[in-house]
Amino acid sequence: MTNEFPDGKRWKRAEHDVTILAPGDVHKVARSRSNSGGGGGGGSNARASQELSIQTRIFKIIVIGDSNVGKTCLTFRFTGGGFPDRTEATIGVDFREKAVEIEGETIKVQVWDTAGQERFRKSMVKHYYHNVHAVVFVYDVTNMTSFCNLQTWIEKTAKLLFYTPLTGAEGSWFKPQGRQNMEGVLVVGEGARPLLRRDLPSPIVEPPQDPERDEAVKKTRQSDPREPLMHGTSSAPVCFSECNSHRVSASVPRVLVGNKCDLVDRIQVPSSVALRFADTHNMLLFETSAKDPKESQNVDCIFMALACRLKTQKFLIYRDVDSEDARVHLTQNCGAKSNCPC
Ligand SMILES: Nc1nc2c(ncn2[C@@H]2O[C@H](COP(=O)(O)OP(=O)(O)OP(=O)(O)O)[C@@H](O)[C@H]2O)c(=O)[nH]1
Repeated sequence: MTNEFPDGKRWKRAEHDVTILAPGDVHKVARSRSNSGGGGGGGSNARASQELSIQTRIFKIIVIGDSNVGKTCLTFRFTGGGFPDRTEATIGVDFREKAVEIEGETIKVQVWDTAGQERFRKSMVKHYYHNVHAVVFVYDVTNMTSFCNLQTWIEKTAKLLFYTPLTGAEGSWFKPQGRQNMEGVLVVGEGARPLLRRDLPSPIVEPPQDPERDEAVKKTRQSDPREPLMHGTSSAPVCFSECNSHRVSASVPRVLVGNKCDLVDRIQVPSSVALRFADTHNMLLFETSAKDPKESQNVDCIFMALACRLKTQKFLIYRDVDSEDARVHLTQNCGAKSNCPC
């Protein structure tokens, strides 16, 4: 049996990981169909509609980490704005998306919330990494084990995704501060200033690994002590081990998120340790709380910083989200056979 679903459409946690859940999107497809099939004056409208949809870029961000660290709650907070009353362990993957507007461009940010429990990850895991544009690693600041396990998560990810460390020269991270417009679209304004991470006692002592890099970091910190850390060395092309011919010509930004900062009395992972770890792995560090409404903008910033970073990568293709051709076909036995079209 084959599960078929339009790529880029909303789907939901399901026994076999794949279900369609998007009446609005179905409507869009139907409208697009009737436009293209309609005669007379519908033609130019259809073209305009198609051009509009073709220009919608989709950024796929995958969220990874131990079970119970709050991945689902973080994605809820970003896409739905609230903190769920109760959550269940994610099975397979949950998919949520949100339209955001960055510098005049509307972008769909797809957030793929993966299962932390190994038994719920199943063989679908490789497909989570299909065309991933960015990765969010989450740990629980009140749970040292979840922090220690990050190394394993990073290694697991690296097996599926050969990422590119970002170079400082490639362009810096945007510092967006979201504000909701009437349609609920997050608008990123200029001169905005999010709290990307907590202030740390300075100076932060780092091992002298690379004098050139250390100098660059020093300069960055001097110019703005709150500037998130971001540096790396190479810019090798990205590829996926399950299909080396995938053309994902993007560097894949990754960020580290320490969640549950509202539980101040129970914090086990010091910020300085987390920052050192993030730095070692060329990641930005965000410390936040999916639960605390005051931190909601911080949660937005995690995804918006990534989206803004991705937006600078012009080579990310435009996707015709309304087109049926944009469908992906998965079978229940996905681990056995790749559906890679190339
Ligand atoms: N205090 C506090 N609790 C949180 C926060 N985020 C999540 N939680 C709680 O942590 C528990 C797990 O949250 P989930 O979002 O389901 O965790 P998950 O990482 O998605 O777990 P898996 O689906 O098993 O991988 C739930 O009881 C949440 O209410 C937070 O910021 N603060």
